[in-house]
Amino acid sequence: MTLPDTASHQSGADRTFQVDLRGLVDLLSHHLYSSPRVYLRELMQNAVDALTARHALEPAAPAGSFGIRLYADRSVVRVEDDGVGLTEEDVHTFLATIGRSSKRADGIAEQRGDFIGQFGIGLLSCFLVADEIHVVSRSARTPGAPAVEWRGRGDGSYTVRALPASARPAPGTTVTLTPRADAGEWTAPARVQALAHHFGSLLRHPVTFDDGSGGPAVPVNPEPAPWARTYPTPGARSRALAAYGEEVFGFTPLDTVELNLPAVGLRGIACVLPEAVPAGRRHGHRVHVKGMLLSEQAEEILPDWAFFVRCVVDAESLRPTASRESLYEDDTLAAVRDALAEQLRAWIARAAASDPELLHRFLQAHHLSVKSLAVHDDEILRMLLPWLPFETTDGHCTLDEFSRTHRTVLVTSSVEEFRQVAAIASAAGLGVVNGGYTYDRELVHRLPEIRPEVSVADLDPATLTAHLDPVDRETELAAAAYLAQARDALAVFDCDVALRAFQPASAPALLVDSREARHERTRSRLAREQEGGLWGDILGALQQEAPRAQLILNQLNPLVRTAVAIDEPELARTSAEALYGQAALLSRRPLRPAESSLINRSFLDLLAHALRKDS
Ligand SMILES: Nc1ncnc2c1ncn2[C@@H]1O[C@H](COP(=O)(O)OP(=O)(O)OP(=O)(O)O)[C@@H](O)[C@H]1O
Repeated sequence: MTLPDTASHQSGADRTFQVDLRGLVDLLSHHLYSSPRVYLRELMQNAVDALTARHALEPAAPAGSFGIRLYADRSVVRVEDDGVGLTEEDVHTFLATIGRSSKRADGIAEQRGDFIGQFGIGLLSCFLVADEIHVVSRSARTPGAPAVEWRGRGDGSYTVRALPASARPAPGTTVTLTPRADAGEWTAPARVQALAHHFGSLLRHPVTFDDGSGGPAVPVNPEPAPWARTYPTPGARSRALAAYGEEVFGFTPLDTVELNLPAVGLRGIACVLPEAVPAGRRHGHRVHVKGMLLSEQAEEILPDWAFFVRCVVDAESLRPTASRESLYEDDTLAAVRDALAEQLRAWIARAAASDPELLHRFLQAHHLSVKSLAVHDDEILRMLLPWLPFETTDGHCTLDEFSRTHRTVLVTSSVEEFRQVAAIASAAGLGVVNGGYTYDRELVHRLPEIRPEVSVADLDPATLTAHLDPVDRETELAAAAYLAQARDALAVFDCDVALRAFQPASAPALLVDSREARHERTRSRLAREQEGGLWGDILGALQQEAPRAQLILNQLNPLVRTAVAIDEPELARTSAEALYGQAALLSRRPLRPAESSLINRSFLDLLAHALRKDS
């Protein structure tokens, strides 16, 4: 037995972390990944990296000369490659050293970008489905070296032994797993085949699968990526890309946008969603690196605003994180994100400039999200604002259509103001947009930035009343008594009554009552009620001139003409109340309790009057 080295006990001496191997293996295999199925992805990815290294070693070898063979019967899962292989020394250094990877070893740092793996832990994911990993390998770098066998176990122990060269005549590596009883779900032949297709359908090396039933092995990736194929016509190409998007995402894309960034060897498609997505919901994109599917939930390759697409891309040099569930946020990723965003913008610009039908369908599905985007993104605003739909006095139409007939665009600040004035404003030839929905008013006000010939103004009640024709003095005088009675009846609502002539003649009355005016009246009523108290003082100090609601009676309307001539005071009062109630109902704003009871009362009074007259 050796005595402890006293020097190492001196204070300040360097020591090394101790590692609980079982705990570390458990952590890296069981807790890093979201599903056990990733074991196959990690094995296939190691095989791809080994093929990349072999091609670097033998650059003259034609593409496709080295491949990957998968095998799964009920008792084993095997992944075999014709890659660069390992010597016994490599096995100790890389395979059996957690956290060490040949893919970032000295001397090949400049090749780092060539490989998918880099962390030196991926192989441990095999412990998700098996207790032992069995590897047989032969090095292509050192052809004279014997084949080597390695067995690694979940408790962190391993054995290595050299095998005769005949045990594996050609270079490459075979990894064999004997699945645990509880891992059947992930290792059954059909499942392995499906996973191989899922992860490897875009791989550029030949990959086959054999289920041990004696039949021929089937190709996993028989065709190149859909964007890498050639098609007889552009139409056939876009149909094939759309069909691929549908197969991958399960929806028929509204359109497919081809993505191409030669600088990082990235190609792929963005599928435009056919339906609106709830604001704030982000979609994951499918990211392949060197053909290998690494992540289905990568959000980082597109900016937040690109909520309307889902992408599949295959890149040469994006760096995944250790779990592969997301991408490493570096300068390359930032540049890729900007460049892809540019390509989506170009698609929008193209649709806006030359494909109105596509643009229309796109905006029909996504106009709400596009509006929220345009508020903050000047370029989107510039491209799309004229094409966004709004509710207007000409019906639902785009600002482009609307501003062709209305050089001055008026916009209300609430839905209810729009309801109040729409019919009258349009009869007066005014063009009004409903600015009551989120973002709409703000967006309409920015129209002159793009269409300088158009002016935009808020439509306040004063603007509208200025467009209503006053009646002549004689008519005004004849109606004076009725108007006084009406004002008296409606005083409880702080409502003034006026007589004007306006179209459409079928509208008996217009209630001009902005939300601000109502708030102001509520505030002054509270101030009066609280007079003398603390709140009364505060509310009183805020007092502005309380804007009054205005009931504007239409002198062109036959009913109003009859009403102003009524000489029965009770009936005059009831008719004024009924006109107010009807105008309030038309505005579709919530009624106050006093208004509901007024409508009720006036209706019953009028009914009683009518019945009395008939009897
Ligand atoms: N099929 C293979 N052929 C040759 N070498 C392999 C093979 N599989 C694994 N290795 C060697 O074992 C090392 C460790 O593999 P492991 O999958 O744990 O990590 P990695 O691929 O380097 O990185 P990552 O953790 O990012 O996947 C690799 O760096 C490589 O040197």
